[in-house]
Amino acid sequence: MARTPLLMGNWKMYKTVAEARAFAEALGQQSSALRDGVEYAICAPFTTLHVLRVMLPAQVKIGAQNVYPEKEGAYTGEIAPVMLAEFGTQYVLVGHSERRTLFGESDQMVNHKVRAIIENNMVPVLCVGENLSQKESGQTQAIVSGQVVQGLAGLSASDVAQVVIAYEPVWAIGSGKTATAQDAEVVAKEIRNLVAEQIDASAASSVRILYGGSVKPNNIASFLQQPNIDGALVGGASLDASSFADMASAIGGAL
Ligand SMILES: O=C(CO)COP(=O)(O)O
Repeated sequence: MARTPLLMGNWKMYKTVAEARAFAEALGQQSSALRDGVEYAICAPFTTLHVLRVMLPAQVKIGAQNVYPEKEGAYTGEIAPVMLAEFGTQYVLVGHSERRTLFGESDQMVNHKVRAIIENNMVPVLCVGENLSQKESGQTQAIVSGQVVQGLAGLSASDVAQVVIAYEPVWAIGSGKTATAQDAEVVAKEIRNLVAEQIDASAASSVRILYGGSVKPNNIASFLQQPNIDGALVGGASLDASSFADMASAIGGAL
């Protein structure tokens, strides 16, 4: 089944409102790079979501990088799913390796977040991936499978069909090292097979799988050309509007 390609930026803890506005203006001037039939999104700091929603080209959706899985309550410092949904947020990153390692986000918490995001009609982007020592000891498949199965636990097949899964090998994030497109494809295919076996075949053919980890304008096409990779989750190279537009063009050229 045809899956819509997705180019997603993850700005992490970068950009003030003024910088986000400048990005949106610059991308607006290069919006001819954005094609029909491809989805674009930027997962940005909460404080910049408003200016991005107002100023980004209409094809580029906004996403958040975190959420707390309760309706409301005494959770100082947290943001509820309904607050993000009301705001026009379409995607929410969950389980990014930086949150798992720096903030102790467990698979159980990741699963709570995934379910809360879906209940509020947004799309969770479930991030999974092995670290270097796990890769070197041959545990990639076991680690990734465990994160996928636990992250999606309790979801219906139709919910799983809407989810985006981002395979981001931890050793490739911000390091300038990428998995080869072929290696990333092997893992993406394993994820799709796992969803088919454990959840549902039709959900497996619908779920979108992104690659992330040092994706740049000059390597993005090689990932998008893989049959089981439906897009990219990009950190550093998504911070510059020209680079974002160059990646959009490269995806257009690879389709
Ligand atoms: O963590 C990432 C996206 O979520 C990847 O970051 P880089 O593209 O900077 O390696």
